[in-house]
Amino acid sequence: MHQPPSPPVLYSFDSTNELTEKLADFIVKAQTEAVSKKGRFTVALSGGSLPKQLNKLIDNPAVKWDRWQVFFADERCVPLDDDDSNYNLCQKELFSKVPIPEQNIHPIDVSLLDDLEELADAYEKALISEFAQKDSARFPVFDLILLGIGPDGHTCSLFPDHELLTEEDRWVAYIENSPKPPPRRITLTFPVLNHSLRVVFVAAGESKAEILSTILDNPEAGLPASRVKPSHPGQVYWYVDNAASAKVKYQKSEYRL
Ligand SMILES: O=C(O)[C@H](O)[C@@H](O)[C@H](O)[C@H](O)COP(=O)(O)O
Repeated sequence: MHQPPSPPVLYSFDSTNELTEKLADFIVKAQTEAVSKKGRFTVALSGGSLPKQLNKLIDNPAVKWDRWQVFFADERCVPLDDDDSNYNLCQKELFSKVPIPEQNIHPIDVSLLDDLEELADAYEKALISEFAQKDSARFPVFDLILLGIGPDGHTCSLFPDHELLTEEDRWVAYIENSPKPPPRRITLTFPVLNHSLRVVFVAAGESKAEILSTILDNPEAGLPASRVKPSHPGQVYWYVDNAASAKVKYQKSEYRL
């Protein structure tokens, strides 16, 4: 029977330290569940401050790095050693500090930087080879997608009023006119976000207060982050600090793992 998407669960913590601890507990729990069911854990990571917020996973003996398959929720189309590369950021903040096998990390194919359509297709093919033979779904079902929010309510590289908001078929799309530099990017699409098992948004600090209130209290405004509504049994979680949630009226949930 068709069930509507569940409302987002909002957890707000006193400090960013507590936020990152609880986020690590959540990720480990999701990983353990996924590995016991399927022997692998499929994750999509973002850039911004997100990779740093994963610091409590480092040196955590419960993390089975060899079972992780890591993709990028969005990526700037730049060389992998460029300061703008999300891969580069994740490499510095996380991958270089943990024993994750290199073949479990899936960066963009930089030999295709001149042709973003091909580059996005190649990334979609990488997803197909990870998901399609193993799961029979029309869209990949990520165990976990970790996202940030921009001050305009964008998430991944899905920007307000952009034509990509109505994409229905592709798994990976490209843009050449991102309103935030760098302009050339690829991104997972809404159908992918909305087929995942868990999406976690992470937001900290008072600079997020206004936009977080719009996203959660006024979803009819249709900001990209408000449109992330995974179909049943998927669930959106917000892991934020009290500074970020200061203006939010949406009901906070009592934290439980
Ligand atoms: O270029 C981008 O699109 C940004 O990097 C963006 O994706 C970032 O993740 C958010 O703006 C959240 O940023 P913070 O995590 O730094 O708050």
